[in-house]
Amino acid sequence: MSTAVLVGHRLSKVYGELRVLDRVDFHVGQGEAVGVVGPNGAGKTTLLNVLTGVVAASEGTVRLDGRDITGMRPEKRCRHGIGRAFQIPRPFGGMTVLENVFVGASAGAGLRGNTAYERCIDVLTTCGLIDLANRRAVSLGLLHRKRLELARALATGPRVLLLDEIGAGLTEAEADQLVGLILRLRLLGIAVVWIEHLVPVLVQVVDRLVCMESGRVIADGPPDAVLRDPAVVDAYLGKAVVSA
Ligand SMILES: Nc1ncnc2c1ncn2[C@@H]1O[C@H](COP(=O)(O)OP(=O)(O)OP(=O)(O)O)[C@@H](O)[C@H]1O
Repeated sequence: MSTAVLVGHRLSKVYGELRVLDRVDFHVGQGEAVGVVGPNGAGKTTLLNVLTGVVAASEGTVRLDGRDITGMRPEKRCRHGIGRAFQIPRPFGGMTVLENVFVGASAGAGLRGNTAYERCIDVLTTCGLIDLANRRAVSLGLLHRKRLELARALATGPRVLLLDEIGAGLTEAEADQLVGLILRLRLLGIAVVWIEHLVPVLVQVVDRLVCMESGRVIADGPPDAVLRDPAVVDAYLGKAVVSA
C-alpha cells in the first residue's frame, strides 16, 4: 500500500438511537483513488462529512499525513489539503467562473495576488474551463457546472479530493469526459475518494472499492473482487444495476 494520506480509524456517528457510522476504518494512500459504494443510507456521505470535519465523529480519529486532525475545523482541514466537491454544484451564480475559482484559491488555500491568480489559471486549464473564465457561473450547463465544482475544490490545493456523486445527472458522454478529467487529476498525484452510484463510471478511475452497508464497511479491495463479493451483490449491486 502507498503511504496513507488520509486515515479514519474506528469512526462512528450516532444520531440519537441511530448509529449511522459504526466503527469504520478507512484509508486512502498518496495518489490513490478509492471508490465508495453502497445502498442509500449506508453512511457514505456521513463518512465524507466526518473526514472533512463538517460533522463531528461520535468516536474515532481522523489523521492527515499521520497528524491527528479529529478536532480540527473544516476550513483548517481544507488548508491542510482536504478538498471536496458536491453532487449538486453550488457556484456563486452571479460571479464569473474565474471569480468562483478565485474564492477557492484565496479563502480555501489562503493564496493572495498573483499566486492566487496563477493557481486559478492552472486549475481552469486543467478543468477545460479557461475559455469560459469570464462567463457567469449561472449560465453554465450541468457538465460545466460540475467542472467548476471540481475546479473550485482543486483551487484549494488538495492532496486528497473527496467527491460526492458528482457523476449524477450526466449523460454517458459527459460522464466519460468527467472520467478523463479525474484521471488527469490523478496524474497530478492527487488522491481521490469518490462516492458514486454509477459503478461502471467509477471503476474506470479507482484502484480500490469500498462498499458500505448500514454504517459499516462490508468489502474493501480491488474493484473486480469487491464487485464479485456475494455480500456486496446481496446488499447493493442488484439495486445498483437496476438504478444505473
Ligand atoms: N443530521 C442527521 N440526523 C439524523 N440522521 C441523519 C443525519 N444525517 C444523516 N442521517 C441518516 O444517516 C443515514 C446515512 O446517511 P448518508 O447520507 O450518510 O447515507 P449515504 O450512504 O450517503 O446515502 P445516499 O446514497 O442516499 O446518499 C441515513 O439513514 C440518514 O437519514
